[in-house]
Amino acid sequence: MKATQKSGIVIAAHGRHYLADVEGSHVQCVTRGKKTNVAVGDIVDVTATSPDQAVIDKIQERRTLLYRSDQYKSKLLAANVTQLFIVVATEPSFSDDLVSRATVAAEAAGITVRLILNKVDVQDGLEAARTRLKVYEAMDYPVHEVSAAAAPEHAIATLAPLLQGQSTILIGQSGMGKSTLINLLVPDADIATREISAKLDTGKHTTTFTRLYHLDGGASVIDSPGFQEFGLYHLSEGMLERAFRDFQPYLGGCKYYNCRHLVEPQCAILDALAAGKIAPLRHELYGQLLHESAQTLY
Ligand SMILES: Nc1nc2c(ncn2[C@@H]2O[C@H](COP(=O)(O)OP(=O)(O)OP(=O)(O)O)[C@@H](O)[C@H]2O)c(=O)[nH]1
Ligand SMILES: [Zn+2]
Repeated sequence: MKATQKSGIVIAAHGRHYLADVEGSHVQCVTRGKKTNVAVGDIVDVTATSPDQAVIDKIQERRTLLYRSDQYKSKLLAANVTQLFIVVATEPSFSDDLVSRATVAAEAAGITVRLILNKVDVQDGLEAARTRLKVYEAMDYPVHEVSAAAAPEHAIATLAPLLQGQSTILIGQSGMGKSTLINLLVPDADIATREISAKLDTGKHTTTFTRLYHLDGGASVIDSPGFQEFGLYHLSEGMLERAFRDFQPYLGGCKYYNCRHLVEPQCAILDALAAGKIAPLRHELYGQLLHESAQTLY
């Protein structure tokens, strides 16, 4: 790093505008040229252009990178996170497709997954949600039940210890209660968000950007906007089969070394599916993702 440079951590991203925490002050940052490959959580080397503005010169090597992608481009969700909390709720009903895709993205990135079942105070839908989550529990993804609105102390007692020493990103569909949870886990999250929003000049769209909050003791929490799609076009076939945790015990057991686990004879994955050891919805998703990975245009 040059003498005129400092390093910081990117705490918010909105389009090509970034906010970095540089030695405790919040600095507006832009990239050089048209680069948009910066993610919240990135450690960056910056050169100041004014007391509260800087240019990002370099992104330091990432420990992890979580992203989604469509046919045309990838969207970085967060860098250097160690843990993903997937927030679901008893109501409205959550999408298994999104939850499963998030687990696959996290596995491919080497990130730990926990599922948070919120609104367990709502009796209607509770048993149905628990039943649906058994698929993930069977793969050893922990499920933590909370009620952010009805039992906030219990929710904090359950989740705060899990955040210690970690950099955690929360994702969830709209309406699952992710904002309510963030406000419990991050004191003054609202104030921080307003300040970040003003500095990033996001206008009224205060919830449409990803932001990072520091917690006491060095932990951090990243809040990302809700989304309806979780494309994984960037995962190659080889990465895909390994990112399905439920496939792992059977990999290498197929007759053909290049088995795609779709229609091949003597396929260990299809055998496990037939034996009920792999859930049908997971194998269907795998087939869909294989299809997506063949469609990338970049
Ligand atoms: N019954 C019940 N309602 C809750 C609970 N947690 C949140 N809610 C309600 O669920 C609704 C959605 O909560 P939010 O925190 O705004 O949800 P979100 O996931 O951030 O949704 P978006 O802001 O749309 O992304 C609100 O009306 C909350 O009051 C809970 O534990 N129990
Ligand atoms: Zn196979």
